[in-house]
Amino acid sequence: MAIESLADGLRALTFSLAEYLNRYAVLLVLACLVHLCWHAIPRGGMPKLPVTNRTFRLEPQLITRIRWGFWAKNILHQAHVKYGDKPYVLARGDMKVTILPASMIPELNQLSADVVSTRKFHAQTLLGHITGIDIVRETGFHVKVLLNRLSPALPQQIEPMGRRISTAVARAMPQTPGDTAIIKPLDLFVEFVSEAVALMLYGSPLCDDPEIVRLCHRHTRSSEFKVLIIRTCSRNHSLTIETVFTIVFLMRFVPSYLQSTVVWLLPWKWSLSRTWKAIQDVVVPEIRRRKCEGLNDEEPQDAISWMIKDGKTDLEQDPKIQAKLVGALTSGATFSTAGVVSGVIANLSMRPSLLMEIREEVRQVYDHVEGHWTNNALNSLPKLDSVMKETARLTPAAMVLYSRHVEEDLTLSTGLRLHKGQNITTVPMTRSMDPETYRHPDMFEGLRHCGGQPFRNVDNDVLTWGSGRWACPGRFVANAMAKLVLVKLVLEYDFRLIGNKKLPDVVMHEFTLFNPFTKLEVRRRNEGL
Ligand code: HEM
Repeated sequence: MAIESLADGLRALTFSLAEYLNRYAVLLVLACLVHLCWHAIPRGGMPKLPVTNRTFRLEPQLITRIRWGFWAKNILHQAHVKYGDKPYVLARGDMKVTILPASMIPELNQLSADVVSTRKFHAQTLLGHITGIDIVRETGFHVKVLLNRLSPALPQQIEPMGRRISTAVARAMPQTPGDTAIIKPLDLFVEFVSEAVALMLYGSPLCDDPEIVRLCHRHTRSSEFKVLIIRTCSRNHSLTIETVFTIVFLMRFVPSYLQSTVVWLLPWKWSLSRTWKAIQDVVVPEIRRRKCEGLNDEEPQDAISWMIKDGKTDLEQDPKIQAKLVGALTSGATFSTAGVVSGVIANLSMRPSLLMEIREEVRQVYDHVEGHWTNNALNSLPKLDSVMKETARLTPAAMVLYSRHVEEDLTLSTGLRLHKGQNITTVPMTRSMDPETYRHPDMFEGLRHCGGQPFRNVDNDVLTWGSGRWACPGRFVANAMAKLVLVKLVLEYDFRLIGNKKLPDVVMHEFTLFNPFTKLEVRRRNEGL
C-alpha cells in the first residue's frame, strides 16, 4: 500500500515536473519568437532600402554576425555588383549600417558634428564599453590637441623622432654589411613606430622608459586591432599554427547585452585591462607631477603636456581622463602606421627595380639635407609618397570608411531620409577600384599617384584617411613617422619575402590587417644614415 502510494506520488511529481518543463519550453520558444520578430520588424525611421547580408527577415542575428565576421569583403563586393552606386542597408548582426555612395561625401562633409558624429560611431563599432575607448563618446579633446597642437609642432619633432627610430632599428636589425636576419615586419616595425608615438604622446621622461614604449604596441595589440597570437608549436616536422584573434572580432559574435559579462571569459580582456591599468598607473602620477611642478616649456611638445595646458572643462583637466585619451590615441596610432610601413616594404621587396628607383630618390634628398631629415624633406619624396598611397589604396584600414552616427533626422539632396540613431558609412573600394578612375585597378602600380595628391592629403577617391573635418587627425604625424622608418629601411637594407610572395591581408569583419605571419629576410647594405 505504502509502495503504491509512493509510486503514485512519484508519478504525480514526474507529471507535474514534465508539465512545468513543457510550460517553460513553450515560454522559451515564445520568447525566442518575440526576440526574432523584434529584430525582423523594420523600426520606424529605418529607410526602405534593400538589405544585404540577410537571407530572410527572421534570420538569427548570430548567422548574420558570423557571415559578416568572415566574409565582409565578398558581401560588400556582391552588394556593389547588385546595387552599384545606390544606397542599401548592410546587416552586420550587431547593427545595421546604411551604405551610401562615396559621391555623397562632399554633401555629408557639410554637416556639423551635432548632426553626424564620428566619435560615437567609433566607440560603438570598436565596442568601446569593453575595450575601454568609450571615453571618446564624451569628448573630442584629444582630436583637438592632435590637430591644433601636435600636427603644427611636427617639424620640431622630426629630428628626435628620427633619432629614436634609428636607435630602435640599430637594436633590432643586422648592423654588419652583408648580415641577414629573418623578421616579421609588422611585429618589428610597430616597435619602431612606437618609439615615435611614445615621444609625441607621452614626452620626456616617460618616452625614455622602455616599458612605456612597450605599452604603446602591446596596448594597441589588444585594443585597436585586438591582436593576440596563439602559437601552437610542436617540434619534429610539425605544423606551426599561428592564429590571430581579437577581442572585437570575438565579441562581435556575442549579443551586446551579454558582452560586458562574457568578455571576462577571454584572457585577452584581462590582459587589456592590465594594460589600461598600467597606463593609468604611470601616466596619472606623471600628469600630477607636471601640474605640480609646472611645465618646463612655454610650448609643450607632447600630447600629455598640451592636455595639461589646454584643458578647460573639469573633464579635460581630469588626469584620469587625460590618461585615457592618450591611451585611445596610442591605439589609433601605432598598428595603423606600422601596417602601411609593412605593406610598402612588402610591395617593394617584390619589385626590385621600383625599390632601386625609390632608393635613388631617397638618396638624393638625403644627400641634399646632409642626412638631417626635416618635415619638408620627407614631403619631397613624390615616388615614395606614391608607393605609400598605392599600398593604402589596395589595403585600406577597413572595408568601410567614413562612418558616422546620425544625431538628428535629415533629408539628403537625393531625397534619402536619414534618421536619428542610424549609422551610415561608405565602401572605399567602389571608388578606389573603379577602372574609370584607376587603370587596371587590381594591379599594384607604384608610381601611379606621382603628380597627384600626396599620401598625407585627404582624397575622396581613396579614403585612406576618411574625409571632411573628421578625417583622421593623425594623418600628418602618421605620414612623417612612416616615412622616417621607410627612408631608414630603404637606404640601409635589402629585402626578400620568404616564399617570394606576400601573404594575403587578414580581413576580420570590416578591418584589414597586414598579415602578421609574413616573414621577410633583411640584408644589411653598405650604406648608412
Ligand atoms: C597610416 C596610419 C593611419 C590611418 C590609415 C588612419 C586612418 C584613419 C581613418 C580612416 C579614420 C576615420 C576618419 C573618418 O571617419 O573620416 C581615422 C580616425 C582617427 N585617427 Fe587615424 N589613421 C592613421 C594613423 C593615425 C595616427 C598616427 C593617429 C594619432 C596620432 C590617429 C588618430 C586618429 C583619431 C583620434 C581618429 C578619430 C577621429 C574622430 O573620431 O574624430 N590616426 N584614422
